[in-house]
Amino acid sequence: MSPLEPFGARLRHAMDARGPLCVGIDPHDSLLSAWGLHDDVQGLERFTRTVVDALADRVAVFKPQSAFFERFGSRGVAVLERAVADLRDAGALVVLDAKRGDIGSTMTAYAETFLRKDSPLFADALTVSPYLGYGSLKPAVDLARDNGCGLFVLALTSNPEGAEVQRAVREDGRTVAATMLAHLAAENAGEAPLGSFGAVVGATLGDLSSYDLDINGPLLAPGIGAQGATPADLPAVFGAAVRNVVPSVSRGVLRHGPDAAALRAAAERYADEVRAAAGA
Ligand SMILES: O=c1ccn([C@@H]2O[C@H](COP(=O)(O)O)[C@@H](O)[C@H]2O)c(=O)[nH]1
Repeated sequence: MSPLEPFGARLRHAMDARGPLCVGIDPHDSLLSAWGLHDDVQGLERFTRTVVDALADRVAVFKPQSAFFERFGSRGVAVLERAVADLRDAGALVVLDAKRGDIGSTMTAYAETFLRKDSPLFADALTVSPYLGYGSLKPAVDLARDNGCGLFVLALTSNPEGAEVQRAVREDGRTVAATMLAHLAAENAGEAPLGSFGAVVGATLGDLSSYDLDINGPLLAPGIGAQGATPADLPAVFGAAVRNVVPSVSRGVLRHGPDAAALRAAAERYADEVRAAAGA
């Protein structure tokens, strides 16, 4: 297998070609029901196939939420494997939202699951939790670097509960989140056009000017749509770092299915709003 270009470079090209929007694939039971599907593996399979067929050739990044596939056991994971492969075959990048994080030795196994090229769940990037200590992620950082993959590290999550941990102030006066951002800036130092080690920073969080978001890496911004943020909020939340933001929408797009044209129109509306916000 030929080596992949680094994830950051592939992401920048994809954002330039298709726009920065990331569509999340979150097959909630309520969405399956709203689409007239059963809450079973057949419903999951139909839902996922519809999203892939409608959007894979036009959206830059997809973020399947692993939890909604894992809840159906091995057959659900098989649906996820197929979706990841089909999305990548269609030229989209896949960020697998599995939020893994563990002691280093176990982290090696997680990294091999998602970032080793011959793994059935090989993805372009993986979401990871640094809350066992940033250093515990080293096996994933190393494998990602070797294989042209990326990581998105939870820094400032979109949910209100995250602040209790992420905004806690350390002995050196920095918040935990600021420390994670600094680690990522160090990983990405000197990379061009964009580093491969990104942060998850919620679009719901309002003014973040007290944080240095200039990590020379991508900022995955969930929280748009169902959680209340809009693309118009992005410049105020991210400031100059908005150029590196990958705005992520799941239910906000998916609720328009199962009609493929309606899914495409919803994704296009979000893409237009992101473009308008960037130009504002
Ligand atoms: O801080 C975070 C990190 C991850 N997520 C995930 O993104 C989607 C959001 O779905 P919506 O339907 O667009 O609300 C979901 O998979 C979350 O697990 C997040 O929301 N916030």
